[in-house]
Amino acid sequence: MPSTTTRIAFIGGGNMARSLIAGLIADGYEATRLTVSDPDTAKRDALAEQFGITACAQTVEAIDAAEVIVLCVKPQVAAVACREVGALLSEPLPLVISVMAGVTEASIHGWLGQPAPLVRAMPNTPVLVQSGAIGLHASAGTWAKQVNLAEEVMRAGGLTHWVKTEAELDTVTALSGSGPAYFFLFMESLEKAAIAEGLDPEGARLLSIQTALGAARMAVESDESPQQLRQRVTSPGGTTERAIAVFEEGGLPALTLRAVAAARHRAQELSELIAEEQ
Ligand SMILES: NC(=O)C1=CN([C@@H]2O[C@H](COP(=O)(O)OP(=O)(O)OC[C@H]3O[C@@H](n4cnc5c(N)ncnc54)[C@H](OP(=O)(O)O)[C@@H]3O)[C@@H](O)[C@H]2O)C=CC1
Ligand SMILES: O=C(O)[C@@H]1CCC=N1
Repeated sequence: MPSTTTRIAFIGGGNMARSLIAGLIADGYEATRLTVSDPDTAKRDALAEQFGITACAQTVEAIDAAEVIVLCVKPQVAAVACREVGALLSEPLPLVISVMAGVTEASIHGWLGQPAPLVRAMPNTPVLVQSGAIGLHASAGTWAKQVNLAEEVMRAGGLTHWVKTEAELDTVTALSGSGPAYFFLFMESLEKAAIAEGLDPEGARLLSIQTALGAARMAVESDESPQQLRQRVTSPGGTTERAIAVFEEGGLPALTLRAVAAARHRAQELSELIAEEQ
């Protein structure tokens, strides 16, 4: 069982922090032990009202006595936020978890100016409903106890997978970090296609979303691979076969390779751009 009384501070109260906080609370973490800092009053008020957590305008208030600090700001403001946090840290140093895409452990440690135990995580927004996919990597010198703490905190949001090298996190970002958007795009496209073919808009939306859910649940619960499950839907000479042929002729597999490569490349590009700003 996780220690649901762990004091966790979030730096940045945007989309990702909100999703992670929701996952933690649904997992039984105590709202009174969670804090967030964000410059935006409306975001702070919404987080405090929705979750009953303490939302602060100043980082210093949010990280007071925190055992875990989760960096949830945009990569572009990483340096400012980390320097601010680093200046406030004292022994015993808390565990720092960064969810920032493409911001390296070396950059974070440099800005913090402290040898804090550090884990990089790449979650995705479905942590909001505890169905996230979360890649993790611990920086050198982070002890097993802190690695276990990071695992507990992030597992509240869904499935965790530790990668061996930090570079792999860029691929995780391109796969599962950005991935929900790819599936939402496909749902949107299916919905529009069904409307174009004459279905009522409500039915098109409901059936498209439920189909995505059903396919995902089968893929999770079945011993068969997605390819085998696909073949079970595809009756020889039937309707699915025609549609799959169109997707293949249109280059969907190759297009997917290009899209994931582009996202991975952007994560790497962000690392380089941001490291230069040090
Ligand atoms: N969204 C996603 O699906 C995923 C995002 N991530 C990563 O999570 C991080 C956050 O993304 P997301 O939540 O989408 O971004 P958001 O812009 O929604 O949230 C970031 C928040 O941080 C606030 N902020 C800016 N500077 C500071 C500061 N110095 N101290 C405290 N708060 C500050 C911003 O305020 P203001 O807007 O006023 O500047 C904003 O409210 C990014 O690094 C991203 O790479 C990782 C995985 C998935
Ligand atoms: O689009 C982004 O940069 C962030 C990281 C992964 C998902 N959202």
